[in-house]
Amino acid sequence: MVTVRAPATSANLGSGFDVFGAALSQPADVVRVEPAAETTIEMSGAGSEFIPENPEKNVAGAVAKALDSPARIEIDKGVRPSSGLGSSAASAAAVAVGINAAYDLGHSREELVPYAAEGEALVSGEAHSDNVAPAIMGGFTIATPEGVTQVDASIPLVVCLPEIVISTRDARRVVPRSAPVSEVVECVGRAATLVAGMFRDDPTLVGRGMENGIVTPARAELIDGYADVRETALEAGATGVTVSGAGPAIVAACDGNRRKRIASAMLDRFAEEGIEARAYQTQVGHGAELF
Ligand SMILES: Nc1ncnc2c1ncn2[C@@H]1O[C@H](COP(=O)(O)OP(=O)(O)OP(=O)(O)O)[C@@H](O)[C@H]1O
Ligand SMILES: N[C@@H](CCO)C(=O)O
Repeated sequence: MVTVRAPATSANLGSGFDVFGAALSQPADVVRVEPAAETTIEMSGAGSEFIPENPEKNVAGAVAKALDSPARIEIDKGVRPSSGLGSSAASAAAVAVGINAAYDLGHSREELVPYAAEGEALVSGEAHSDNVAPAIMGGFTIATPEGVTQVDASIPLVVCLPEIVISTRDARRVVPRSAPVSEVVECVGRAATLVAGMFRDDPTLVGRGMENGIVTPARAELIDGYADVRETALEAGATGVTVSGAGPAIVAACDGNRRKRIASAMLDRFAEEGIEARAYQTQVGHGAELF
């Protein structure tokens, strides 16, 4: 069997809704794949009791079908589902990379992105690539219909995951269908600043680019305590804070020596709201790795 470790990812990063994404150094899914006459899936790990093993309802089955390569698939979840950390994308990415290797299909990492996005289409209704692109290619990615632009980066991040469940499908329903030109101009400026920050590996520029006045306010309404936790993270030294993916995870950019202080402050603030949470002191990291 082929073994693949595929990372959690944080999509949108504020100003890049459905376009930007970053691979995280932790947590991750570990997936084993081997060719078979028909696709079977065995789940274990974080939240696996809520994930169907039916290939018609699991992103792994959708990816195997898209690649026309049935396989025996074992998924050990390290990324909790409905977290805003690309749980579905981690599995989809791992299966795409694993099947590509097991069947020796010869696809490049970028060529695997649309196949993995078929998994996202199954669970969220749209084949958005902003989680699967960084999960497969690593680093920071800009996913557009023309393809994916990728750059390695090591921006330190803190991800705080409250015990709240928000499905991507539900979170996409609250996204505004239009926005004033002034908001769009503001968003373009923030997005350009974030991209410059990623290419320069500059946490201050990245943080400045994480603001978004169009999508984030609607998503923040779904996360109890978001505004207070965001303010607390900024006071503890974060350079920028926003909703990770569709939430409820909250992601903060910072200088590396601030992670522990920011993580502790965010957890304490959620605790004041009576909400249990966990925090990952992480950074922008590598994509799927074959073992
Ligand atoms: N292999 C899988 N791993 C995780 N979730 C899966 C998988 N297959 C199907 N699902 C379903 O996908 C949903 C989780 O995906 P969802 O997009 O809602 O959360 P997420 O991927 O953690 O968040 P986000 O996409 O915002 O980062 C759950 O309903 C889960 O049952
Ligand atoms: N761009 C997607 C990412 C989901 O992780 C959304 O926000 O719905």
